[in-house]
Amino acid sequence: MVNSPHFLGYTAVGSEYTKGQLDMREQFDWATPLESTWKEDDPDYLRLWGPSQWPTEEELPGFRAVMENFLLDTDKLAHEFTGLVSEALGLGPEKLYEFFEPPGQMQHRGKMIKYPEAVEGGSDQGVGAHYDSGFLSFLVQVTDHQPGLQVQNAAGDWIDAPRIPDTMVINIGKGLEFLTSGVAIATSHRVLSPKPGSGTRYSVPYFQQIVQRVVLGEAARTLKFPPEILAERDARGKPVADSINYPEYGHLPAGHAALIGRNKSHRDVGAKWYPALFKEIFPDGAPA
Ligand SMILES: O=C(O)CCC(=O)C(=O)O
Ligand SMILES: [Fe+2]
Repeated sequence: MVNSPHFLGYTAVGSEYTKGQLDMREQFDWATPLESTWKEDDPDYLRLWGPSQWPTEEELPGFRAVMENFLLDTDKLAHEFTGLVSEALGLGPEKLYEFFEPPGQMQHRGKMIKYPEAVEGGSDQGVGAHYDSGFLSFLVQVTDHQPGLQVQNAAGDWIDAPRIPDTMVINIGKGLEFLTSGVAIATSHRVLSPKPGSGTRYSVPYFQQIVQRVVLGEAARTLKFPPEILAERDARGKPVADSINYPEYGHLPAGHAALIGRNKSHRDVGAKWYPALFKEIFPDGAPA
């Protein structure tokens, strides 16, 4: 991944951070096909979208086609689902589509993740408590009989989200929460490493992205929800959550908020490709 300004590629175990703590997972990040249109004078965050890195056909025959088709298929599902969310929130079926570029002009992301067993007495942070950055995430839990994924309920309790065969877990991202002024609450979630001796866990999330140039906290004011939807939101109150990421959606373009998140998670990549932003985030250097 360190070779990619788009944060796409392979990450070894123990080099990614959530809330300042190391995650214990190995992963391959890839995205729907898109050439980078970023130029020197453009804002940095437009550089987040660009081509994936692939092993050669000789090394892994057919891998690229399978991976790209999986994301493109899941993206169709996510796109339809977005229309249903828009309708369910009383906005009409088309409204939320205003926050997407036309197909082929934006990029959605995926990850193939391997969580090794925890070592006795070691860290069990597969990935720490966080929100996903975008709109909706669709997650395939590959491994059977392997707990790990947990979501936080409104009271702040961590609840297991075990694998149910032939289903995907759908998480709400922080972008959708900002855009809906908290009507849709982002899912605070984490993964605990498999217990020693219980085997490796695999999962494959798809992350639906949003337009990069829009400040979601401002765009939110243009969405008119029916009063009964707002009343439900207000009656529900503010949930308790351990996750803290992406407060920047309130005042920065969505792409910038996403880029800050990537810099915090993958510091080696951030320091190499976005040195000025990296220094803003970590003025005294990245803490160990
Ligand atoms: O592995 C999982 O089940 C969840 C992964 C996740 O939350 C993420 O990568 O954002
Ligand atoms: Fe996540």
